[in-house]
Order: sequence, then structure tokens, then C-alpha cells
Amino acid sequence: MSSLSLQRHPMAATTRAVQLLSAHRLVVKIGSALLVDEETGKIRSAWLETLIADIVRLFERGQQVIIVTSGAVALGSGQFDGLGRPLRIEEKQTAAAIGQVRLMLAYEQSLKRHGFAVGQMLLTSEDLQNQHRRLNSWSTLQQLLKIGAVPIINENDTIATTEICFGDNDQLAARVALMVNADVLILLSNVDGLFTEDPHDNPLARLVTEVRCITPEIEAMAGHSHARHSSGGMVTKLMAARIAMDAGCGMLIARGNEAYPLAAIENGAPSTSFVPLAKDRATREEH
Ligand SMILES: Nc1ncnc2c1ncn2[C@@H]1O[C@H](COP(=O)(O)OP(=O)(O)O)[C@@H](O)[C@H]1O
Ligand SMILES: N[C@@H](CCC(=O)OP(=O)(O)O)C(=O)O
Repeated sequence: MSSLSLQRHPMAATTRAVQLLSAHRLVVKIGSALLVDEETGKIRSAWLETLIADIVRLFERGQQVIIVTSGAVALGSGQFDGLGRPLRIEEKQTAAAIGQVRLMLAYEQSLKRHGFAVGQMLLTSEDLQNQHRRLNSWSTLQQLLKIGAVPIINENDTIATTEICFGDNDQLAARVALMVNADVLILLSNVDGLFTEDPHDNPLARLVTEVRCITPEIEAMAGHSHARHSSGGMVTKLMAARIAMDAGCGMLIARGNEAYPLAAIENGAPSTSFVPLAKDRATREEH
């Protein structure tokens, strides 16, 4: 059987809808480009309201959603306007320190309107690879879910460095999905999914609807990001997919720009599905 599928057929969309509807625990990662208007550097609050409405709907039907969000650097980088060059790492970290406050305020205000509290967790990939720190994080996260608060995770940008993958919330989200034993990881981005080439470079590129194995052919499709404040492009999304698939967790990449992005998936919007290696959930790491 081929490791990838390029055809679009109604069954694929139905399978994704079922995957989302039947998941008990979901990790949803939101990229900077969705949250922050590149022109103004401000939160896209009208869009955020629709995402939160989607998430609240999932909680109300008994599902658990853990949010992994980017956007801190984009929201804080206005402090460095006028430099005329890309920000250095310590400037990005400073921007993140300022932007993280704005980011959480926006989530808090929106979720509060629906009666939900928010719990902020700032983590690094390194934290999640260390058993002791991972167990502490998992314990906090479980408590948040238990009391009905929505866990919102971002990378701890002010302490992360290039060596520990500064600016890679895709892989962080995959490690969070493992930690919480998620049924599905959804990466909401500004494209429908993985294309045969970057669709911004080649409008004729075709959407890959399903990936069963990350082969060199698949890896060769993935390019970097063009967006000002996004970081990894498809390269880090494939790294995340590898982590998730190996652990038996399904992953979707879908477009999130439009209103109600999770409802769109349920209604059959296009996406790329990364099929996990068949693994009994019981064999996945239990905490
Ligand atoms: N093969 C590909 N298929 C789809 N997008 C690609 C591909 N290669 C590179 N990209 C780029 O990856 C971008 C999405 O990644 P990124 O900008 O990091 O978003 P996010 O902020 O959601 O993490 C797309 O906008 C696109 O320009
Ligand atoms: N932690 C950073 C985001 C890094 C990142 O992975 O960005 P993105 O490629 O937009 O998901 C921030 O909050 O700005």
C-alpha cells in the first residue's frame, strides 16, 4: 500500500469528522499566523471568538481540549518596530515575554464569557522529555481539566534556546499529545495541509490527504515558512507527525484561518491526516 494519498474523496473527509467527533481528548495547536494580524500585529479577536466557541462546544459534549498556542512573539514584536532587520533571539524572547501576557488575556477574556477559567502552562520540549518534569506537568494539567479549566500551553520562550528548539510549537504540541495520551492532535495552520510543494510557491501543488509513513518522498515536499512570525513551516509539522504517529496518536493538519475552524473539519473541510502506527492505547505510556 502507498504511504500517501493524493485523491480527494468524500470518505476521507468523513473519516476526519469521525476522528474529531469520537476523540475523547484532543490537542489543538494554533499557529501565529492565525492569531495575529500580520499588518497590525494585533490579535484577530473576531476569529478567536469563533475558535473558542468551537472549543466550548467540544467541552460541552464531553470532550477535553488542550490548547497549544503560538503568537507571543508576534504580539510583542511591535516593541521593536523600526529596527529594519529580523529580531535577534534575545529580542524575540523579550517580545515573547510581553506578547504572552496579551495572548493569555485574549484567551481568558474570551473563555470567561463562556464561564471557563484558563490555566497557563509554559513548557519546553526538554521539560516533556524529562520524566520528573513531565509527570509534574501532567499532574497540573489533569487538575486543570478536573476543575473544568482550559489548559493553554505555549513554549517557555524566555528560557528556550536554539539548542532546545526555540520556536517550535509543532513538536511541543506532539509531545503534549503524548503526555496526555490524546486521541488526536490537530495543527491549525494557514494552509489546508501538506501539499506536494509549498502552495505559496507553486499554485499547482496538490494536497496530500493521507500519510501512512513519513518517507523521504514526503520529507522532500516540506518547506519552511514565509510568514513573518511563524517558524517551522511544514518541516516541523512533519517532525511533530513522526512523534505522534510513532506513539499511536493520529494527527491532522488543517486550515484554521476561517471562522469556526473545528466545525469546518467536522463538516468535511480538506486536511492532511497522518495515520498512527497501529498501537494498542494500553501500550502507550501511562502516567
Ligand atoms: N509542502 C508544503 N505544503 C504546505 N505548506 C508548506 C509546504 N512547504 C512549506 N509550507 C509552508 O508552511 C506554512 C505553514 O507553516 P507555518 O508558517 O510555520 O505556520 P504555523 O504558524 O501554522 O506553524 C505554509 O504557509 C507554507 O508556506
Ligand atoms: N512560542 C512562539 C511560537 C513559536 C512557533 O512555533 O510559532 P508557529 O510556527 O507560528 O507555531 C510564540 O508564542 O510566539
